[in-house]
Amino acid sequence: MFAARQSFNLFQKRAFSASASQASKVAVLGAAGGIGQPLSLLLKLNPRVSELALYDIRGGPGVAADLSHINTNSTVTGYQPDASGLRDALKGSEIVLIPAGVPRKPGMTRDDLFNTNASIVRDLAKAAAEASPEANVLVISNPVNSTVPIVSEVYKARGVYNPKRLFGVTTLDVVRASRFISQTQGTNPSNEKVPVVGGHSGVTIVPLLSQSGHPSLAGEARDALVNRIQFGGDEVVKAKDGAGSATLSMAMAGARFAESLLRAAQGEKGVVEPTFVDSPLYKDQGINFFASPVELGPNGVEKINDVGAVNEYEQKLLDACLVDLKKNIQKGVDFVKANP
Ligand SMILES: NC(=O)C1=CN([C@@H]2O[C@H](COP(=O)(O)OP(=O)(O)OC[C@H]3O[C@@H](n4cnc5c(N)ncnc54)[C@H](O)[C@@H]3O)[C@@H](O)[C@H]2O)C=CC1
Ligand SMILES: O=C([O-])CC(=O)C(=O)O
Repeated sequence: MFAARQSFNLFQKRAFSASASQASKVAVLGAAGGIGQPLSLLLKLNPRVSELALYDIRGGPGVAADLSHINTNSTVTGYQPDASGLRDALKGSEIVLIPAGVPRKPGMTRDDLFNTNASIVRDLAKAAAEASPEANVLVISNPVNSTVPIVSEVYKARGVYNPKRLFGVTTLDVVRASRFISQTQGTNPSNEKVPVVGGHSGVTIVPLLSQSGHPSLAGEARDALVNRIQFGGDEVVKAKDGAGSATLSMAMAGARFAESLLRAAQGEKGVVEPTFVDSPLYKDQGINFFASPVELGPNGVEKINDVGAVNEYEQKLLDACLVDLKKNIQKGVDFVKANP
């Protein structure tokens, strides 16, 4: 009896210390939006999240009240732009996801969102640099190729930049690639892995089909698939006809990335996600950020994988990508210099 009680106590202790060491606060900035709401729902369903902080310039408390009735263990709190709302949402966060900002309408490029979203992301980054400088920052707001450098410049100016903790979320590109290739091949998408590197807009999105399970894809079939992956976002923008861009698939992709970071933070090895990070791969060409498969760890970025072997066709795609990417990155850097 005594022995049984002792081992029960030990079990309780272990269970407590396991959950205590895994307490993870996650903040969503822009939580009441098209992406923010389903993303927050998926995070509420994730047992690795212990505290969910939902901030938006409007509607945060309503979304939080709604989600807080779901019978999972995490607490959910909504914050608004009052005296300390943003700071309180950020304080103590392990992960900060930023889907705040305007989405595209038909006929627009992601770069057309720059004028509105650059200052939104800059201001949220300022608040995060102050309140949660050590958090992993996951930037969803477009144009990602420019908004990620904006966050890095804001952090640098405050002396708190840690390149291992800043991520542009490009997960949706590989999610699409795996689905689209499975549709052409009649296969199960969960078995299809297609690396996508570069950035997150148009020709900066570079799918590497030669490294997929279908390396011999060629000709028109290959061109059509590559084009669909590069411009998949446009399909949704067109179908939504003025009501925005991808929200539900993006929420799934963002939740997957956050889950991967939490798994890696909690000690799982070999967690790899594609993401747009401060990267050495093309620095010699003046390109400081690049998306490639990145191994995640307790400190954020653990190891940046290079693009691997590419064929001639893919090299041409990469060359075109680098031209645009360089301009997009510089635009973000220049914006913060001119508008600190
Ligand atoms: N990285 C990616 O793969 C993807 C990125 N996106 C981008 O995500 C962004 C958001 O898209 P949606 O959710 O569809 O837009 P949305 O308009 O539905 O939601 C945006 C939310 O941000 C809020 N917001 C605006 N300014 C804010 C601020 N200063 N602080 C906090 N919240 C603020 C708004 O109140 C709104 O609730 C867009 O820039 C879109 O282009 C969209 C899909 C995929
Ligand atoms: O297309 C857009 O504007 C939104 C986005 O980034 C995507 O769906 O990949």
